[in-house]
Amino acid sequence: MTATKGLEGIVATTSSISSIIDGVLTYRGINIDDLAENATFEEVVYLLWYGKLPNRSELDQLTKELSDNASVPAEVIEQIKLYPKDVNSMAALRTAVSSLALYDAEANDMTPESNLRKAIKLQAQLPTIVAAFSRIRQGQEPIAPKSCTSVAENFLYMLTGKQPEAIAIQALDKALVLHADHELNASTFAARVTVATLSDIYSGMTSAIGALKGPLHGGANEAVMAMLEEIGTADNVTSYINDKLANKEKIMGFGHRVYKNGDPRAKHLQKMSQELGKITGNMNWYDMSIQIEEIVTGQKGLKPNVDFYSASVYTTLEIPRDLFTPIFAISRTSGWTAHILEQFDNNRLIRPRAEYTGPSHQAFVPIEQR
Ligand SMILES: CC(=O)SCCNC(=O)CCNC(=O)[C@H](O)C(C)(C)COP(=O)(O)OP(=O)(O)OC[C@H]1O[C@@H](n2cnc3c(N)ncnc32)[C@H](O)[C@@H]1OP(=O)(O)O
Ligand SMILES: O=C([O-])CC(=O)C(=O)O
Repeated sequence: MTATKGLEGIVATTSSISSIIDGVLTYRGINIDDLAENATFEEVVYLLWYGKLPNRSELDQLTKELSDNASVPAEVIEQIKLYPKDVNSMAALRTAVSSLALYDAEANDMTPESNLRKAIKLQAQLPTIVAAFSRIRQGQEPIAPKSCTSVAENFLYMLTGKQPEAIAIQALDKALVLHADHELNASTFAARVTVATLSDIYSGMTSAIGALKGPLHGGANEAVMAMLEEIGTADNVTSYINDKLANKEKIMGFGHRVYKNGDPRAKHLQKMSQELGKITGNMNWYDMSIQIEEIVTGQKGLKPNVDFYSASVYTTLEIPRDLFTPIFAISRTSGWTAHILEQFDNNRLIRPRAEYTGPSHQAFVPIEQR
């Protein structure tokens, strides 16, 4: 038995949800470029769960279901109020999502109908949790979700208490479309491994959020912004990046396990970053990002991934840096739950093997002789 480090190139399951073939990403066979330009996040959620684009009444029904289910149990909000104010935002989200299960009477009901209902609840409640957490740690009261609005609009409204501008809603909506699913990425795999033991959907989601938190995965978007802030201005980019590369440090937001010729989502986020920079009159983050891309791609051949330009997009939307990865989780909940439902539908325990590299034929030494 020979191990493949990081399971690179190993095909671990079949799935009909999203594909990456020759560098082209599709959700249910529809190219991400078409979805980014034309679909709303709610249409994508429907597509991922039900395998087809919704007609008008199906879309209205899903939008209604998502806003009808957006309230979070009061007990969970009370618990968030007890979290330390400086707690990591993904740790807070992971804990809050895990505790949702305690207040859902059907948490352990494994019927397909119940699991779909819980997928709707989770998709609806995550934005409410992230917005409530953000307000509570600033000493503000959480804001109740509005009815019959999109996830993007509702989230921005619950975050600030103000009606968001149309341009902000559109930008966030497109970002949510672009992050919704991505084949067997680490967090989706974690979710599938967890539920393949026939554990419940909340356990799968908790595993997924824990996996997304890391800076080699979803946590990279926050790390990109930390880097941009550390660099400060475009004048400092060249020396900063050259030093990092000379020290063999990774540049966050570059490289990908599957895409070797570029992530198809990055160009949409780059365009949005540029447009939002122009609208707000602050091109600093975009200009720095473009310079970084030139150096990293020029020297290392590494291209930006989905996390790179999303950092400047969210910052231009005035979203706090440590909410970037929770926003990724809000979007990816659609993909995680679609994969969890697919796993339940045709389940087999996921249990690979390990190539043993430890000592062999060791004698047991009694404790007195050690
Ligand atoms: C939503 C997402 O999860 S997208 C990915 C988000 N993560 C990041 O942006 C973090 C930065 N990027 C990385 O760490 C990697 O590119 C990963 C983890 C995304 C994919 O990596 P892998 O396929 O496992 O490649 P691995 O980490 O083994 O790197 C291969 C080589 O490329 C180099 N490399 C890969 N990414 C980078 C980077 N961002 N900056 C500098 N060098 C890099 C590695 O140092 C390594 O070099 P070596 O062979 O000289 O040791
Ligand atoms: O697929 C991956 O390895 C990471 C990624 O880009 C994603 O999850 O969106």
